[in-house]
Amino acid sequence: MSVTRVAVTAERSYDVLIGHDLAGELPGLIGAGTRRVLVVHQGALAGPAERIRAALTGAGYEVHLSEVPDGEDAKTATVAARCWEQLGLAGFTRDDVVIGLGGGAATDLAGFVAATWLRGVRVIQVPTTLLGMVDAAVGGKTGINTAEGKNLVGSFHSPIGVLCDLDALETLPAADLAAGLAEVVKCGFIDDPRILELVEADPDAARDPSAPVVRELVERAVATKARVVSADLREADLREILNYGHTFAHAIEHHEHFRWRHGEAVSVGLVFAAELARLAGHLEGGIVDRHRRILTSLGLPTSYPTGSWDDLLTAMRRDKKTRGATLRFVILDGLASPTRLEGPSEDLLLAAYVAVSAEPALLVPQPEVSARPAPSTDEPPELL
Ligand SMILES: NC(=O)c1ccc[n+]([C@@H]2O[C@H](COP(=O)([O-])OP(=O)(O)OC[C@H]3O[C@@H](n4cnc5c(N)ncnc54)[C@H](O)[C@@H]3O)[C@@H](O)[C@H]2O)c1
Ligand SMILES: O=C(O)C(=O)C[C@@H](O)[C@H](O)[C@H](O)COP(=O)(O)O
Ligand SMILES: [Zn+2]
Repeated sequence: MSVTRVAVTAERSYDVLIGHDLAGELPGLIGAGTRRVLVVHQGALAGPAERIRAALTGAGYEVHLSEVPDGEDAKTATVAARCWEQLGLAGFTRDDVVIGLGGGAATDLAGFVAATWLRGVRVIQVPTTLLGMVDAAVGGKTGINTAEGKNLVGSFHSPIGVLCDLDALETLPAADLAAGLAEVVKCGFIDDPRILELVEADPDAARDPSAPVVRELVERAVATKARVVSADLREADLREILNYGHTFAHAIEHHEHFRWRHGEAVSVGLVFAAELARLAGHLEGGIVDRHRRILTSLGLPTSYPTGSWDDLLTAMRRDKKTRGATLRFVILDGLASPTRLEGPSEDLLLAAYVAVSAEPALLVPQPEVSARPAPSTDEPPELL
């Protein structure tokens, strides 16, 4: 089947490949001058990691594997230091390459390790979750968390290539696929309303990895991300739109000690941002309702339990878009018309919080949130 190539131009130019059976692309991307490769992967991807090791060893490379903890547990200074130690012991030089294989947590960590080793070695991202394909592996934002919050340490370090093998989605738990759709829907609201129409036409198909619409959704979301990061890699201005919904989302993730999936928190964060825009007089109620309708149709949460406001507000103040004491939010003036709301009053923020709050017993629907399972025990994906 055909491969779609989406070009990104940042501190270097690279392609995001979307298709099937993309393993054959790896040696060409790595190149002949490289001796060593480190594959940073999650436990669920142990099989594909071994297959990459076998293929690249056969092609003459010295391949090391680094299995990292699942989810946000990988995005720590301790795990990054473990990877640096492995690189040091194996003698990785600036000609050598890191591969990030797995969901966004693995590719964020792998990118950060590559960005910091010897002040920067090349990284190839091989995302295996929907969220990784449409967002985390593209665009060069890398990072880890600290006790104070999400992604507080990191750097911009673009990959030299991104391989989105759609076969990987076949083994992804349904809740993780849905979480990725939250970022796809985000792209629909900030840039490409056709995404919203596709989801509305058949939400069940959007949640079925074998449905053709999933490929179109991936291609459209990657196109949005590629366009934005090509124009503004370092988030001087335009790139902030990719952070739509994330100020509140990151506060939820921190408050929940990272037991919520990122995409689930983004889903609530999108509704919070939409309510904030409505309350500030920027957005009509119909578009706010559309946020709730679409996200709910995908099985994503749109409300959050009451009673945590002080903690959430403290966490939101640490958002990277904050300037001095001024909180800044990406909001919409209309469909595909993002703007910024600077320094909203605490009363306005509280009103938006109330609009997305619900007593725990009334939460509708809260599918599997805060019940993040242990790594999948399904057969590992047959990709690669
Ligand atoms: N750098 C960026 O621009 C950016 C963008 C969006 C999100 N992120 C980050 O991405 C992370 C979330 O990524 P995520 O949603 O992919 O979560 P994740 O990396 O935690 O992966 C979700 C789960 O899926 C498993 N998994 C991965 N691929 C699988 C497969 N093919 N089959 C079966 N199981 C598989 C993982 O082991 C994990 O349990 C967050 O840390 C978020 O901050 C970064
Ligand atoms: O690529 C970006 O820019 C984004 O903001 C994409 C977000 O979906 C992603 O979650 C990102 O990691 C958030 O970055 P942060 O700078 O708010 O930590
Ligand atoms: Zn995100």
